[in-house]
Amino acid sequence: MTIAVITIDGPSASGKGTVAARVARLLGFAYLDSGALYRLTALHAKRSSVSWNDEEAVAALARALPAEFRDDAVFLAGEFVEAEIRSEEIGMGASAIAALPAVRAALLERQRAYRQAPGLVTDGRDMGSVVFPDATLKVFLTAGADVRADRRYKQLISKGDSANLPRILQDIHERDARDAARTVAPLRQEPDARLLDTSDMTVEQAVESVLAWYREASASGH
Ligand SMILES: Nc1ncnc2c1ncn2[C@@H]1O[C@H](COP(=O)(O)OP(=O)(O)O)[C@@H](O)[C@H]1O
Ligand SMILES: Nc1ccn([C@H]2C[C@H](O)[C@@H](COP(=O)(O)OP(=O)(O)O)O2)c(=O)n1
Repeated sequence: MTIAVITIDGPSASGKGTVAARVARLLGFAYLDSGALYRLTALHAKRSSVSWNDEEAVAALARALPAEFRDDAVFLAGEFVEAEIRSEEIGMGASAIAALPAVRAALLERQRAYRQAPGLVTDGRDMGSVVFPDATLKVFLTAGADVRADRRYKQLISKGDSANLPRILQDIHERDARDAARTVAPLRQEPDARLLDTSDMTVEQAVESVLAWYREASASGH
């Protein structure tokens, strides 16, 4: 029997990570935040003075990325870097290096290795289309750009960070455009992914929808 995988792809700040982590906890599955791998690679490049445009050099860093997920937090070479990788600057860097095919190839097998019994919930941009094409359930989770900017703004403020709403909205538009326009693994709803627009939903309602779809998909023998 293949190991269950639920993929949750979608645009920035739609709530993918929040929903994916809760679904994973409720099902007792592992959780992979694939965006964190791209963010860690961007941070690693910045710290190593490697340009985000230098495809071969960034791919080499990605292949040997000293990344670790521990207790819901992210470490780079043993250093706690959760706050650094969540900045909008590193988000833009992650989006830039994610457009480089050699970087995506370098991270592919590392992502697949997270598929372990009893199951995996993962979020990103291409988890259903490229990394786990045979996933049990594929969700495309989205929300309007204004709603997403507002969510990211509140998230940053609640962590005590400074945040500028118009700037966040502009970043979201830029990142959406770049993630959707790239030639490798562009962000889009695949025909076999179920659409979950959370613009008018609470986190609990979004989580319930995913769980109900997962029960349906499991019952149909996928
Ligand atoms: N209905 C909802 N579904 C998911 N997240 C929501 C919802 N409403 C508000 N949020 C909030 O949106 C913020 C961004 O969510 P996050 O999981 O970081 O998004 P993403 O992983 O897509 O970038 C979080 O603070 C989350 O609690
Ligand atoms: N599977 C993935 C995950 C992220 N990326 C890229 C594209 C995104 O702009 C960056 C950051 O992803 P992340 O999911 O952390 O970003 P958000 O939290 O949605 O703002 O990485 C990707 O190309 N493929």
